[in-house]
Amino acid sequence: MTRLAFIGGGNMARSLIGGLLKTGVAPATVSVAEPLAEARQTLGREFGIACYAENRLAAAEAEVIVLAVKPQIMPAIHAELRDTLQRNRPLLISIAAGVRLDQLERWFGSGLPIVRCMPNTPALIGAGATGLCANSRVSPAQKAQAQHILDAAGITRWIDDEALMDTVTALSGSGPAYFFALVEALEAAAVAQGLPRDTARALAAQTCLGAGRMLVEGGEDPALLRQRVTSPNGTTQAALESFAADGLPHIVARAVHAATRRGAELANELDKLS
Ligand SMILES: NC(=O)C1=CN([C@@H]2O[C@H](COP(=O)(O)OP(=O)(O)OC[C@H]3O[C@@H](n4cnc5c(N)ncnc54)[C@H](O)[C@@H]3O)[C@@H](O)[C@H]2O)C=CC1
Ligand SMILES: O=C(O)[C@@H]1CCC=N1
Repeated sequence: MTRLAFIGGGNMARSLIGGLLKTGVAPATVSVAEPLAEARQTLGREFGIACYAENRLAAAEAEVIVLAVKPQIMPAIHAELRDTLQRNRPLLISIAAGVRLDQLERWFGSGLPIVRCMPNTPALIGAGATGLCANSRVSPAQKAQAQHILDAAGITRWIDDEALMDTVTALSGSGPAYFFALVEALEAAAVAQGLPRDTARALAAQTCLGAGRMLVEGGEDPALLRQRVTSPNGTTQAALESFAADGLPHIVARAVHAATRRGAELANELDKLS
């Protein structure tokens, strides 16, 4: 069984570890490094995996290492891990937003097989969406290993052009927050018209789930699904005309552009730090 280590035991690591264990991966093959004692205790209790305060200890025996720390932490951990990585030459998988393959190669040592990926928080319930991109050192078997880890959390798509990873981040990495914001806005609008908050929340959230399931399970074009809801001269048409008048596609395009640009900025900021 492949030995797997997570560096950083926060939200995303927890989501990915939970998904993997559900697929039958043995807890004894997974370790995590996490500086916060309380988080270590929770991870150990919840998953029965080995938890370490020191990155080097968690990484020592691993064939695959998942870097699950905030982008700004990356330059700080390379000094601790570089020797171990150069000696063992594991597959390195980074989930950090913005951080480029060439930066990871520079920090952790050239010649390492590295996969940069971008999962999202629905990974916690097995409904994640992940884009992955590999450097030229990653073998077909290692690609399959990386895909197996992320498949446990939902769907995966390989992205050949790394420049598009910031777009993936802006689309599906940050994307859950856009849908939560829409549900918040729908709820607020309905409450303003007098609907009780819990009723508004339940109806808005279930509508989000229902629309999502129709998209994923039916596989039909969203435009077609939209048209089926929209009776000529009915209520939906009134709402969609209001969205169009307010420039919804433009608003969304600007938001995705802002997130994409922020991904590139994060990487540039790290270049200045390291
Ligand atoms: N939250 C999200 O929706 C997504 C986040 N990401 C990426 O995943 C990465 C982790 O994000 P989250 O899990 O949300 O953050 P988080 O803050 O929940 O987890 C990061 C963990 O790293 C630990 N840590 C801090 N310094 C450390 C060090 N020197 N060595 C080892 N561990 C250390 C922290 O104590 C924390 O538990 C980020 O790079 C983020 O860009 C990727 C996809 C989605
Ligand atoms: O907001 C962020 O930077 C991270 C990356 C994608 C989702 N959360």
